[in-house]
Amino acid sequence: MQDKKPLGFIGKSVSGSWDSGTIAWNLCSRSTFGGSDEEVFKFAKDAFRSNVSIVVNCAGLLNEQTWKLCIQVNLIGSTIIARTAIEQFGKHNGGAGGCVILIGSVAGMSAAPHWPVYSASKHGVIGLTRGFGSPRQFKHHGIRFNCLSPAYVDTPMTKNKDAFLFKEDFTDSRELAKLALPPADVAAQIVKLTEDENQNGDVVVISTSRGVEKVEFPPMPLY
Ligand SMILES: NC(=O)C1=CN([C@@H]2O[C@H](COP(=O)(O)OP(=O)(O)OC[C@H]3O[C@@H](n4cnc5c(N)ncnc54)[C@H](O)[C@@H]3O)[C@@H](O)[C@H]2O)C=CC1
Ligand SMILES: CCCCCC(=O)/C=C/C=C\C=C\C=C\[C@@H](O)[C@@H](O)CCCC(=O)O
Repeated sequence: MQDKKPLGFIGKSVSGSWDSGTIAWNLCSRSTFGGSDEEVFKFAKDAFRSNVSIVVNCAGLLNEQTWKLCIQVNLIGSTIIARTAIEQFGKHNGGAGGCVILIGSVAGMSAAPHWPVYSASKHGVIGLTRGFGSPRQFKHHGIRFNCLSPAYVDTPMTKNKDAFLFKEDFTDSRELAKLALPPADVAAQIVKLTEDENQNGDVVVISTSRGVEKVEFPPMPLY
């Protein structure tokens, strides 16, 4: 890889003390708030210039009341980021390849009664990662795709009860905060994923109770 320094992290909470980039944020905002594919690609072309090879899409929204926006930010935003990265630094286009990290969630692999649409959008993020990160795709564009799927992280997202269904079920968020991951642990794992050339198409779960685990998916029958 030409340049291993991440361009930046999207999302104030996870960005923490890391350099906070604006390009991917802009890409996601444009893609979710009305920009056409052409505009998004033009923006990326102007902004990325030469040697960007790492993109982390952390932008996310959990709101079952504004569920269409939730799908737009989480799934359509991730799709635009993935496709733009392939277009901009894919080897098939004369680029150097690189890596894309998408932020999923454990809710992307489990039933989630309090946020089913959010959960569906994160299932989609995992599908994107595995598809774009498949060996056939990698042979084409030379970009590694991985998905980091955290369990609870102590951020503003976990405190907005108005966003969830069945508010009466929720316990005091100060109790959850004691068990939740610190954002810095998530950020550190993101950096590891950018560095490990052997990881591609992987979904990695990080949680307070079990640490870091790569998810093993069963092989699927085709017929
Ligand atoms: N907090 C948690 O327990 C967990 C969070 N996640 C994921 O981690 C990521 C970060 O979430 P948190 O920091 O927890 O939430 P947060 O609500 O604190 O931060 C989300 C960030 O996304 C940004 N964002 C939202 N829509 C955007 C758009 N259209 N364009 C650009 N930026 C946009 C917001 O400005 C905000 O900075 C999200 O993808 C979330 O789904 C995953 C698992 C657990
Ligand atoms: C088990 C799914 C974890 C999903 C993590 C995620 O991506 C986003 C979480 C966002 C908000 C979490 C809010 C937590 C609220 C607490 O008050 C807690 O009591 C909720 C427990 C309900 C549950 O189904 O886990």
